[in-house]
Amino acid sequence: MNSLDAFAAAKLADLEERGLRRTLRENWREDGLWISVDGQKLLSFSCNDYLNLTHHPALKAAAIRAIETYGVGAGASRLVTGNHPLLEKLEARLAALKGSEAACIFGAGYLANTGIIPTLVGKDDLILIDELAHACLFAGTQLSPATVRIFRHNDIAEVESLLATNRAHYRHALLLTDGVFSMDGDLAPLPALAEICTHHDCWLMADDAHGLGVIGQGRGSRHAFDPAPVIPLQMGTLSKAIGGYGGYLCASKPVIDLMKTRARTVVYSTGLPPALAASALAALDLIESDSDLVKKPLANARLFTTRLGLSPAQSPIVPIILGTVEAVMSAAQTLFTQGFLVTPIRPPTVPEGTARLRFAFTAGHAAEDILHLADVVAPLMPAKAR
Ligand SMILES: Cc1ncc(COP(=O)(O)O)c(C=O)c1O
Repeated sequence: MNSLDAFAAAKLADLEERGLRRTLRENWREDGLWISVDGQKLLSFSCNDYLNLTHHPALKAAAIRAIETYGVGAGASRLVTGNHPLLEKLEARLAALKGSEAACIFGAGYLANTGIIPTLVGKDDLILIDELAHACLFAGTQLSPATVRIFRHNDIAEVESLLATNRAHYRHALLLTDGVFSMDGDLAPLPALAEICTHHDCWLMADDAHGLGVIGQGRGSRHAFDPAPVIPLQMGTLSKAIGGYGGYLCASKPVIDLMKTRARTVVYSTGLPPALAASALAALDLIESDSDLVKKPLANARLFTTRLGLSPAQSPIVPIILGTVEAVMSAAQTLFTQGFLVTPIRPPTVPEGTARLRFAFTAGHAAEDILHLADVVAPLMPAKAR
């Protein structure tokens, strides 16, 4: 075996031994709720399609119309020939919804975070990041030569102390957090973070991938608080409640203009296909006009947490931590045999010893299915969680 293949094989063998090798399973969805896996049709509690918009007729029609008219791909970077007018229309809509001056669309949420962070901070700067922040926020920090300090999850006192001790030694400071934490479902303490950041002249960036469309009347996690705190850098994705694909940053005009000329993932990556901008606009029409739809994912998550006697869900995401990889794999298999898809979440996606079932509730889940799911889950839970 050559050295390249030997390297890959040894890595795979190690992952296999620790129960951490991941493999792709073919699956497909013909509506926003059900999924076919290995020939079996399952009710999915693993899709981030919170409003079931991936298959909504209005989104499909908008995307099909755009493809018929403008083609499939954007053809080049936005700075070359890939800046379709639908992108700018979508930017204006997102900025208005998020209450910011301007917005910039990226090819994906991952590309947004890996583009934004190194555009804003460099060698003489400081980054503070929540230990449970999404992997692509960490990936963005790795692309910047800034000093990185990781703080304990949602620990305001540690943030305050890190800034009080370190801020003066750096030119600029940037604090990175999820708005809704993707594997834990809890909210960041945004008002307190905003206050501390303002006090220390630290730029606050919240990744609201899981907040848009489902929290704060659909406007995102900032609007779960009254008054809504000021967050100068509001990032998110079009791939979850918006039902499509693509990422965005909402911020002031100078910050957005800077992204459009300097963010490497804007400059050197192909623009978002026009059809995805068209479907996102159709999704925003629904989110802005149907307040009942927007409330449902969280209400459904709360039905589940109430049934299981857990603390009330703060978002459509509910984790049940089982600890070991073996426990979570076996629980997911039990759910599979009962007709539910709940993908087990293992390290390194979550910290060692916190392997979990992650439930994602959507607007379309029926109450009776949620209650049935809870009854199947109850005996799988560790005694202390019950
Ligand atoms: C919190 C968070 N940020 C960013 C991303 C990346 O977004 P995208 O899937 O659009 O690349 C995800 C999704 O996986 C996420 O959960």
